Amino acid sequence: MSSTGQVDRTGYAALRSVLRIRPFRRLWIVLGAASYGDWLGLLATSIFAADQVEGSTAKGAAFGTVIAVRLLPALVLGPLAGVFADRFDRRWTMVICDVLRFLLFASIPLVAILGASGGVVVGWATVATFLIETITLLWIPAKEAAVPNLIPRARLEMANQLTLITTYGITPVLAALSIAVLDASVRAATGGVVPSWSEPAQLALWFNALSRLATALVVAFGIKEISDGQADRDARTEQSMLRQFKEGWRFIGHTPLVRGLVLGIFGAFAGGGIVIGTARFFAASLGAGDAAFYLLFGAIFVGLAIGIGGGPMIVRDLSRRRWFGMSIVLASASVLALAFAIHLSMAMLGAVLVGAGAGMAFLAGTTLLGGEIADEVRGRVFAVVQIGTRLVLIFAIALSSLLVGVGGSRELRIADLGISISSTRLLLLAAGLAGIFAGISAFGQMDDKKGVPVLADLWGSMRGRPLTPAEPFVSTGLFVVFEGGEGAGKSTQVTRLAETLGGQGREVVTTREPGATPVGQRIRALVLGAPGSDTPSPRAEALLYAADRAHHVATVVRPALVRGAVVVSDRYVDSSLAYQGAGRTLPVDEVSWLSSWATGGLKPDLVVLLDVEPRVGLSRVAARGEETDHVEAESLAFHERVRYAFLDLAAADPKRYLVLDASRPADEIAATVARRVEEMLVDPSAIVHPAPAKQPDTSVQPELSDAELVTMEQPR
Ligand SMILES: Nc1ncnc2c1ncn2[C@@H]1O[C@H](COP(=O)(O)OP(=O)(O)O)[C@@H](O)[C@H]1O
Ligand SMILES: Cc1cn([C@H]2C[C@H](O)[C@@H](COP(=O)(O)OP(=O)(O)O)O2)c(=O)[nH]c1=O
Repeated sequence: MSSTGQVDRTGYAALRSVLRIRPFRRLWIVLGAASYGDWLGLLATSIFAADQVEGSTAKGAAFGTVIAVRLLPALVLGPLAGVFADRFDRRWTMVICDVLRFLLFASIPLVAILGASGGVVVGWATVATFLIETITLLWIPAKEAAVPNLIPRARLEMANQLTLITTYGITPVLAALSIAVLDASVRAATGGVVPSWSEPAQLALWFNALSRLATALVVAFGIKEISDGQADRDARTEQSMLRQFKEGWRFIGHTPLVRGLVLGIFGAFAGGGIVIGTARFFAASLGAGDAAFYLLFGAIFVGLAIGIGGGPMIVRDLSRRRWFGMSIVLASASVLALAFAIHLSMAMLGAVLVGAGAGMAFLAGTTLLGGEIADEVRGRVFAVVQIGTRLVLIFAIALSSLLVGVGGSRELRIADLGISISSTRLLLLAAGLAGIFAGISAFGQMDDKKGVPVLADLWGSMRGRPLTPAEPFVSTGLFVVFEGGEGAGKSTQVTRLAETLGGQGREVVTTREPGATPVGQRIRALVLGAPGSDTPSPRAEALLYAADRAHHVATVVRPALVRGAVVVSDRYVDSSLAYQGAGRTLPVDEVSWLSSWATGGLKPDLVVLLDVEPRVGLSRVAARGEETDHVEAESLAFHERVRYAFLDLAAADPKRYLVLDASRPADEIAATVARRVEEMLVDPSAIVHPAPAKQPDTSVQPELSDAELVTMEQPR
């Protein structure tokens, strides 16, 4: 288990070690700026195009078309562009691409300034966007291939997380916020009469253009290392990207885990895309203006940043497969909730959650793809995911904004109820439902902890004590445990019950804790020495009882239950909860977790609690005249805490407990117990064996020393 402190320290050290690598640091900074520009540009081109035409349908179509144009090149040219990018020097490929993108971005507002008509402006914006996207497809593989050459393998994941947070978390938020601020301040400064060159959308496009120029310059003159490590360029040209791309798809199609992952990631992004695509009309349906749209847009990406950056710290050791499915359900349920939002603040919260879910799904998915896919195919699968998420996101934005544009002006009024349903909300509703379905089925397909309750698992992981499945076994027998304080009469009753059942010809295994096995005998000698002998500390004592229990269950109890025997044990888990927990005042939940781990989740079918006043019990023990052990020698208060712990446990689960007054005659007690057990044995198949299990999940993170990290700086 990792404490929060450890997680933070390793995370921070990893971050520093990645940023210490100069070429990567430069690339990251410049890519961040470029990504900020791109998001500004994406928002700007869409709004820009929509501003050029009148009417909600036309606006929706214009908004959608510009975005849709972004997905066409990837669909058609994706694989071929990869081949191109692999053939030439990566640094110069990046530089030339960025110079071209600079020119194209700048041309969009330029055409408007030159006084072209609305239609021409939209037309050119569309063509330019198409060209930009095509160039981007050449640029991405060059960049992706360059990054691994800049940093050591062990730091790749951290680098990816950093890049993800920057591209999908930080820069989009900044972009949305700055365009909202820009919009407000330009309008305030000009008193509403905005000269066309200073329209926020146009300013954003100019910035986008300049950020690309800056990237080109930095890559050309500041990160010469990108040209290195490409010595085997000739060898790579032999394997076409088209073939690589195809192989990637075939692998995805044939591997269920990967298929589920990829579909899940796409699904989450589709949900996010629909929210973005409908956001404008959704904002309008909330009675809020354009600023609300930017806020919603920003909220999604704040959520993404929270999910990617903070998700792992929150869920800690939760199974990544489960986290993945849960995240998709979270994102989809939030989309669903958006459909019912009646106020902007509700919508903002929903949007943050949509982003958080999508971000966590993306991170969990990426981690799983990295960890569970063989090295030889990993690159291609990542490529498919990357191009795929782009396509899905853009497609979802375009399609939903188009649909909403068409239906946005229509409102369905439900007779006198005063409820109006817009197409926006219906779309969100449908998307949410579909997403929840996808998330649950992805969860089911790849669940690695079947049988562990989902919410308990999540809660346990968040608190740092993750659960794992019960050890699989089928009990055909009956597990009866006697619990109670000292001298309650447990040994007496165990013997009586065994005699009764044995007399009926049943196989009975009587046993006890601690000390039923040879190993247990040695443990018993350690924990139950005479008072004054070397006694173990409370935690050591708890571990010793758990150790005895683990061995006892594995070698005696479980095999007997599998055979179909009735197992009657003098003490079990509850004794640890009562003595080590309540008695020694160790945290009861921790002791419980320890015992559950030891037993693999095995719970008794029936616990007979012989309740006795400590004074009475202890006097019976004393009457036996044997030497007292150090537990018996504990204070009366100790034994009282133990007694009430037993009673509390019984009260919490009354069906599984038979609480009897141990001061009654032994015969009476024996008869009551025998009746209850015989009832259960009449129809053994009707016995519902309880069995959830808990186990720790240790994830060891190897840490490099600072000295090792420094040497990773490439000497130049
Ligand atoms: N119901 C009872 N009433 C009175 N004395 C009892 C009863 N059951 C057991 N005893 C006596 O109390 C003492 C402790 O009983 P034992 O079965 O060894 O308890 P435990 O195993 O719970 O310590 C024994 O001397 C036993 O004969
Ligand atoms: C099984 C178990 C026993 N104990 C203690 C309670 C008892 O004092 C002691 C041994 O129990 P037991 O053999 O039942 O002694 P007695 O018959 O005298 O009651 O071990 C724990 O503290 N934790 C445990 O988990």
